[in-house]
Amino acid sequence: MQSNDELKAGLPIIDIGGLADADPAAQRRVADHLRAVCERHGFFYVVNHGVPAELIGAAFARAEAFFDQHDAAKLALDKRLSACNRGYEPLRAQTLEAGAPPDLKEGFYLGEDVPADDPRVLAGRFNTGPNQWPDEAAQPGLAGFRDTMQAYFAAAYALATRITRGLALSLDLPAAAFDDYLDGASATLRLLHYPPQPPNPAPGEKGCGAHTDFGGITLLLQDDSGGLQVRDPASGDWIDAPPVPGSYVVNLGDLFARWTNDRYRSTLHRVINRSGRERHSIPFFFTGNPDYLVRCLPTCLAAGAEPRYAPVTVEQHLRECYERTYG
Ligand SMILES: O=C(O)CCC(=O)C(=O)O
Ligand SMILES: [Fe+2]
Repeated sequence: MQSNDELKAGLPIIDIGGLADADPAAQRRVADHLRAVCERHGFFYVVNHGVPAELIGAAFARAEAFFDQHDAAKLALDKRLSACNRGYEPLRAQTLEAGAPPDLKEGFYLGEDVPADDPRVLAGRFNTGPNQWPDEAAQPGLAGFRDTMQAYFAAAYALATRITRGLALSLDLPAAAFDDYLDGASATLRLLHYPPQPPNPAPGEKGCGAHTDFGGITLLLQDDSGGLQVRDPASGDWIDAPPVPGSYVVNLGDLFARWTNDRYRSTLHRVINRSGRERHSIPFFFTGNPDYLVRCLPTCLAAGAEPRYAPVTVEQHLRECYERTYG
């Protein structure tokens, strides 16, 4: 368990190389570290994650080129044209913090590219369908956008799967305990662009209002601007989560808190871009198989205690979260 001083100095950095090690003792060491951090606040950096730096650099470069386009090109891919939450979201379209002004960010959402005639799409499965892709010929920096994003999505998906297995171990469950949740898991890649915080912001105006994430785990890439803050559940203080080269910031979402009966935390976080520059970030939200029934895990309930939450499918949980923040 971390001390308060360690927490004030920043979020912990976990070397997750051991999760890819065949030696169970190496996996166990990472799992022990994960447990301590997830019981405390569920926010940590990971290093030794195995995603190539060149792929991450290529994804950032294409994301920047995407946002550099004229509004008309971006709005041609408006997320409202998609039945499955894919595409462009203009500045101030989302309000993540209830009661605060809308977020000073624009975004682009993509996921597994599922053709419109796929049985899952025809059955109306949540968040499942075709992506909207930009015209790569429209801007030199956009060449390779689709291939790059698909390669990055696959790499992030594999990493999220590995970390989720590590979380099973951390909860004293077999590594395979979450296989039904991982099988056919849905995930969303989100490219974000934050203009600099204006000199005279409206009261409470931020890049991204205080919120918890909805799903299982989030893998966040941020550029070197800074601005991400995490609320320490014990003290209520906002802790800076500055960029750490070569790392991801990983956090647990509400689904994980619910699954673990709040033994593991889904913690509030926000972004205020005070760098004076454009900020870019790339969160990857891993949500799990939409049909999976999330019910209190056996190692998260004291003898004789009742679970705090009723069982819910992943899909139902996510629908409720989206309705809350988009109205
Ligand atoms: O841009 C960031 O650093 C954080 C974004 C975030 O928290 C989110 O999209 O849920
Ligand atoms: Fe978030």
